[in-house]
Amino acid sequence: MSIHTPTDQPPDLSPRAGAHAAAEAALPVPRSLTARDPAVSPSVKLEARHITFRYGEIVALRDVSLSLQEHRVTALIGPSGCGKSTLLRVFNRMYDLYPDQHVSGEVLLDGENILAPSVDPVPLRARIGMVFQKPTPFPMSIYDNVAIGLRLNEDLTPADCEARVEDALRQAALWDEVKDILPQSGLRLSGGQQQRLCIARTIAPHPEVILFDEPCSALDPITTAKIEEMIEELKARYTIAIVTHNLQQAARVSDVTGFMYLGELVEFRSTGDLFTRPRDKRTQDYVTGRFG
Ligand SMILES: Nc1ncnc2c1ncn2[C@@H]1O[C@H](COP(=O)(O)OP(=O)(O)OP(=O)(O)O)[C@@H](O)[C@H]1O
Repeated sequence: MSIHTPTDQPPDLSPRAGAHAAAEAALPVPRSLTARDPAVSPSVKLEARHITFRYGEIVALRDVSLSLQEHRVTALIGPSGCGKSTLLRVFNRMYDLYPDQHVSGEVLLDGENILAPSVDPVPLRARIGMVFQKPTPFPMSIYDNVAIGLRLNEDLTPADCEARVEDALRQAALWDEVKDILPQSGLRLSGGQQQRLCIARTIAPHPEVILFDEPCSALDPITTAKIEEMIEELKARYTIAIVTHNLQQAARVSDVTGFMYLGELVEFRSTGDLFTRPRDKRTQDYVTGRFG
């Protein structure tokens, strides 16, 4: 199978993209953005090549190749069990924690194969952050929930740490709701606030890629809308992949969509084209609600 790159996607020169660039100009520029103008030249940030993945004897991914573009949101859709979450887990080497899980192929992050045994997965997971389906706040204060990753990976002064925590909570659209209760336990927040807290925790170490695994499936429509709006804002700074069962959500938030079926990547194209002009019958059946 060839590497899927959504070359049929026109460059995003819309007013929306311009607004992102303007919004970004008001924010501190993270290291990864200094070389390119994201509104003009999206480029490949992460490239999966011929990924096959096994849980023991079960083959969950078969020869999957695709690329994530910088400052674009890539959605992965497909029926339950088709391998969407597994692919995200490969991208930040979550499988490393389990002895019977095996991968072959390569994942290139800025050209470097991050599946190589020589790559330390701990700093890698700060570069490729993951937000899970269920909010997973730690039993500690709101402040510490965000600061914990910074303390593990960086040697910051207390003032710098405070600034980073505030910046992360602002990006996660949570600052105004928690700024006066930072010492309070994160477990006392509502489900939607907990999910935004987990997003802030993921953002704080300045990742380059953020993986969202069904981030809204446990949330009400208003909180879901907040998180979708946030993802739209975050893409000015990060490369984003999102797994979702909600086809409307994929259509709303993503620029590129991959349809997966039985461990294979069937189709990978600009979101507009995949939903309105699917090439494969299975994609067409899925996006028109005939199965899944
Ligand atoms: N820990 C595991 N041990 C064994 N098999 C697993 C494990 N996790 C997932 N699988 C299997 O791997 C395949 C892919 O699962 P995965 O969770 O990636 O699919 P998915 O598309 O994300 O599904 P869903 O939409 O239901 O979350 C499925 O057949 C699943 O049963």
